[in-house]
Amino acid sequence: MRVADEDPREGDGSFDATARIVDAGGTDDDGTVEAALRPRRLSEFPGQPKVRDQLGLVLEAARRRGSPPDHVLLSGPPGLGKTTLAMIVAAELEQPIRVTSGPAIQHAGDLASVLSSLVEGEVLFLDEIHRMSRPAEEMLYLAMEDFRVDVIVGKGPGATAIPLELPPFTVVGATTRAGLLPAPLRDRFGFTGHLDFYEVADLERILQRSARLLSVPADADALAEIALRSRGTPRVANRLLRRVRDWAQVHGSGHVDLTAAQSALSLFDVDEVGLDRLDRAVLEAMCRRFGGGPVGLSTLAVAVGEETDTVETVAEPYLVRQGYIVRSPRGRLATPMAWQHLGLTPPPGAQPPLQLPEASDGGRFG
Ligand SMILES: Nc1ncnc2c1ncn2[C@@H]1O[C@H](COP(=O)(O)OP(=O)(O)OP(=O)(O)O)[C@@H](O)[C@H]1O
Repeated sequence: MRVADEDPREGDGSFDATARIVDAGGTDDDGTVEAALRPRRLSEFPGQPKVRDQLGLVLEAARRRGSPPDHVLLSGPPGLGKTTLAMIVAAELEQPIRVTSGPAIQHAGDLASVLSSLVEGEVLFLDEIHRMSRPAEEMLYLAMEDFRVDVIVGKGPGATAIPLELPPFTVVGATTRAGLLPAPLRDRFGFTGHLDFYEVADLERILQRSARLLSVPADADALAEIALRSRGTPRVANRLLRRVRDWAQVHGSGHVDLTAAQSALSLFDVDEVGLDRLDRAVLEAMCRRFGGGPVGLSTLAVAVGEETDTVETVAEPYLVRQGYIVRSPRGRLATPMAWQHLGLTPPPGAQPPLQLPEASDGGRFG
């Protein structure tokens, strides 16, 4: 697929948020396709009605005042549209966007050079903002509040801080772990939007649009099946659509129908309720190896051979949301639903404790 713009995370960091898809055929590199499938305006963004309405209001008010809006923090599990919304913020404000991420900013100097080159009104997108170094965080919240950074010149006792005024700009921070952000940084964001898993109907709309952009002929019941089995996540839905399209091209006429959807999803280990290999591995480990829990996160991660962070930010939020596991201060517990899904009988007395308030940033319980 050829697009007028590339995913900024793969380029030099600058990006024209108003650019459009120019050609929906051709190559099929996942990153490029993902970028091309992003909605470009708030009005094209299905799902997340609350965040969309709130953000729409904040942006419209700023536009009418003719000044940059408050800084925006977007949190939620991967693939739900945080980057997409950051691009939309810039497009709605008709401002350029600069893209960087927490892991890329390890020194305050890295941040100072980004900040000092911002132009007035620019949007600075900081992905994985919870992974920035502490000195950079401190510099950031001064910059967010006072539009100023102190550039340190020299070393040791002779070092001096030279204040550098910055033009007003808007930070859009994205995080899968809002709980890890220090309070002073969190407090600098005037608007926080928490993205939740999507309703199936919204995923269907997303898939209909994606099929159209990819020129994939598809039946409504096939798209509904993919939507149902996409873990409430647009990125997963779009990826599954591409695998179903592959199946239809190799085994059929290229037309995506229900048979193609069901066959491809089963080939790629997506079960009838949409759980994937990692989800099932987590449930299997909890029920078969740890008797349903409680089990600590790191023990669970070792048991399934994954990074703790992957289990915590990718698998767990959806399993908790769907009611397969619950978190407790003593660890994770499998619910009767998990046992049932695996075709196992829960041990007597395996009643889940009361569900604690959801912490999909995953930061609260070890
Ligand atoms: N509301 C939406 N409508 C249509 N497509 C969407 C929507 N949200 C996300 N997508 C699609 O899903 C893909 C992933 O979205 P995005 O990169 O914005 O997620 P993210 O939350 O930033 O993920 P990560 O935390 O991994 O960076 C996008 O490329 C886009 O194609």
